[in-house]
Amino acid sequence: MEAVAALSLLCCTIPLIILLYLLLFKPRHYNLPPSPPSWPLIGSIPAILGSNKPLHLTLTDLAKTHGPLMLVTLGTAPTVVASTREAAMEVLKSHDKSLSGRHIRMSFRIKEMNKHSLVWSNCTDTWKLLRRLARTEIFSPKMLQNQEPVRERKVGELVEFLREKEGKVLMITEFVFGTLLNILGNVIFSKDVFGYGEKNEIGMQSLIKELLVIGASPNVAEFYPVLEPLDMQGLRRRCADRVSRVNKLWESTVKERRISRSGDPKDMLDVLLDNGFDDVQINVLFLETFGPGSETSSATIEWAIAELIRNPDKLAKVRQELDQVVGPTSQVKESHIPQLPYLQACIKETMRLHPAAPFLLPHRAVETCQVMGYTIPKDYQLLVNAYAIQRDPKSWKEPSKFMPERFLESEADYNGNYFDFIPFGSGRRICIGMPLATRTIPLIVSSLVHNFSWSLPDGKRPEELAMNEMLSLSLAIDPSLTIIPKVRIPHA
Ligand code: HEM
Repeated sequence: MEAVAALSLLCCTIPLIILLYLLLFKPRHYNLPPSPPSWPLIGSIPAILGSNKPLHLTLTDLAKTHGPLMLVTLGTAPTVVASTREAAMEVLKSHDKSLSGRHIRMSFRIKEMNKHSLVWSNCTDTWKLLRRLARTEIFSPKMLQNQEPVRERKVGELVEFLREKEGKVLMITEFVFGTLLNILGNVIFSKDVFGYGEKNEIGMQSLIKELLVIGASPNVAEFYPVLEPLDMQGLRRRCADRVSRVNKLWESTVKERRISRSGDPKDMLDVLLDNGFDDVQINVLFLETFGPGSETSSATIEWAIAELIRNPDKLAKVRQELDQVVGPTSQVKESHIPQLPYLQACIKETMRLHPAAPFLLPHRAVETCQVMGYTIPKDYQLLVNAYAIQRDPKSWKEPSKFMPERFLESEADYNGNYFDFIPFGSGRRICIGMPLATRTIPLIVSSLVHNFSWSLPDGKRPEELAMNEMLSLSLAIDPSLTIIPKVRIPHA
């Protein structure tokens, strides 16, 4: 009798527990995307850590089982991952308006960023104004053309510096990063911010790097938002300190320009002053140009050089093209780039295989919406896995091979219209710096290839170069590329 009573109690209790669970934890009308096993409080973290691979590879693997739209809960923070071109198109085009919000990263939640960030804000009126200014003034074709000689000069300085280092083992990205900071410094306020060798006196490079490292460090509050006010790892505190130190570096430049401003705008500072931005807004925007503009471009250039060293036949083709178009003893200019289709194909192929932002930047649902038959509730975070999409065998033949030729035969471009190739994103949040990056990166890569031949330290052969990936703020080669330059062409 007791056994029968226990069984009936069990039969009544189990449905009750299930019902309660569904009522409390699973919104009935929400058909959420499929998910790897997920536990209360830790979510899918075991499935992610268990793979022992960088996050972009783990999520690419998980999508093979769970599909193009997948829900992964990191701690208590739900994130939807789009992993095919169709899913990317739904997120970035069909539902662009609903899914283009942002959460400001926990480490960056300091007073001025909360209020004035462009990168981490929703699509507010100020954001729209800034995007318009970026398109029509700061990175307009006219402004970029006016600044062309400065960029060429900055790349020339890099070449001159490397000439002096002939035969030495160099971590190339260090100097490329500095060159990019100088190019950005000139776009922003017409000044250099980096000196080669011992002359790196103003300290901008190390502060920007530190801020990038803070941004890339996993913050436990991202997984457990209730912990945010505690700032347990001190990341927000460190961020506030570095931001106030870096702001001091350009304080006097902004002050002087406010007083002396006249004539047509010649850089970003002029444009911002003409449009009534105050010093706090200007500080945030400067930072959000130096940060995303330097790291992404420098990682792409490093990957491009590594791929060309590993593929000497492709490197020879780039050199041949440069010798024909630029001439064997002249320097590359930006105006040569449109006549260098093979070089451009190499850059695109690098961005396909090694997208600097493999998940773009995290988006946020500003309202609940239906995507591919699933519900994405308001405030869920979204990642678009550009890495998986750009290596999808359905779109790309031999996807893990470096084959620039594929871009010679195809129309595919990074302008956001080809959803199997989205290194800069697409839709309303597409990268604002794309017009600058697509001039600067080919100029630097071609100048390095044209002026120098490269060898690897310790007599390593090209095919022995490891192409391991490390995901921090951008997708970087691990360890950093070290190479030995040998001068190819004499002083121009
Ligand atoms: C290889 C170079 C670069 C790559 C691969 C890249 C990629 C990206 C990606 C994927 C996004 C996010 C798109 C999204 O959320 O859907 C983005 C946003 C952004 N990028 Fe870039 N970027 C590069 C260079 C630059 C440069 C040179 C600048 C500035 C000078 C810049 C400034 C920004 C800004 C401000 C945003 C935020 C836009 C917004 O949220 O509205 N980027 N970039």
